Amino acid sequence: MDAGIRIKVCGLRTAADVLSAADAGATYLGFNFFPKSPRYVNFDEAGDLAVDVPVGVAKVGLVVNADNALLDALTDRVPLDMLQLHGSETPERVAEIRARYGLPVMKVLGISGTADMDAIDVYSAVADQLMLDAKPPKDAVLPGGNGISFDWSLLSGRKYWTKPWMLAGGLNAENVAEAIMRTGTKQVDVASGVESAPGIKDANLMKAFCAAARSA
Ligand SMILES: O=C(O)c1ccccc1NCC(=O)[C@H](O)[C@H](O)COP(=O)(O)O
Repeated sequence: MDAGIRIKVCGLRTAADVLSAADAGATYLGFNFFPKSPRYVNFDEAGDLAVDVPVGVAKVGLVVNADNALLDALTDRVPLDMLQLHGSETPERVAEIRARYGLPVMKVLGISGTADMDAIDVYSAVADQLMLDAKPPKDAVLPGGNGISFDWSLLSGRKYWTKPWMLAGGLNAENVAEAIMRTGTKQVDVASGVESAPGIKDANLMKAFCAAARSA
């Protein structure tokens, strides 16, 4: 039986955001530990938010090229269900993090053309899941959360991939159903597409996004 689309809302900063996202039907909630992000939360804030996450909804910790000192502190203080690696982590580093922390790891791959697709097989060997996100523009401050899409047709002729994957990049309530239909993805991720301003989640937009994703 098809379990339906799985939705990750990324960059939650308040208890109200957490409850709204969970009520809307998100299956993963992302907490962002990249200090330059408008969606950043510190470990104490994330630890408090984690308490409000309903059972059955996964708490995902997003880090960018994090070293062991940061990950030791993070995993000590925040009860995470998954780590999202959103930097330039090598396959060896992904494997090391997975073994050291005993948590499922989702590796993010930036996609802008066919040459980027080769990384999918390489990282499938070491990660539990992949996120295929738009590659950030060269002058971008943030490696993710930029509200830009990549060419979904790059995924249309894909061969069988061995690991679950999630589509990200510029998704919103208006385009998510089309994105699901065109790519065949079973999982979608959104950050800026459900915000009224950078880092400010909007309950109505989260509701509309989840409803549109489920309608596909
Ligand atoms: O969202 C951020 O601020 C961010 C900063 C640094 C690394 C990653 C970041 N976001 C990661 C995500 O999982 C986003 O949801 C994903 O890139 C899609 O973002 P958007 O295009 O805004 O929906």
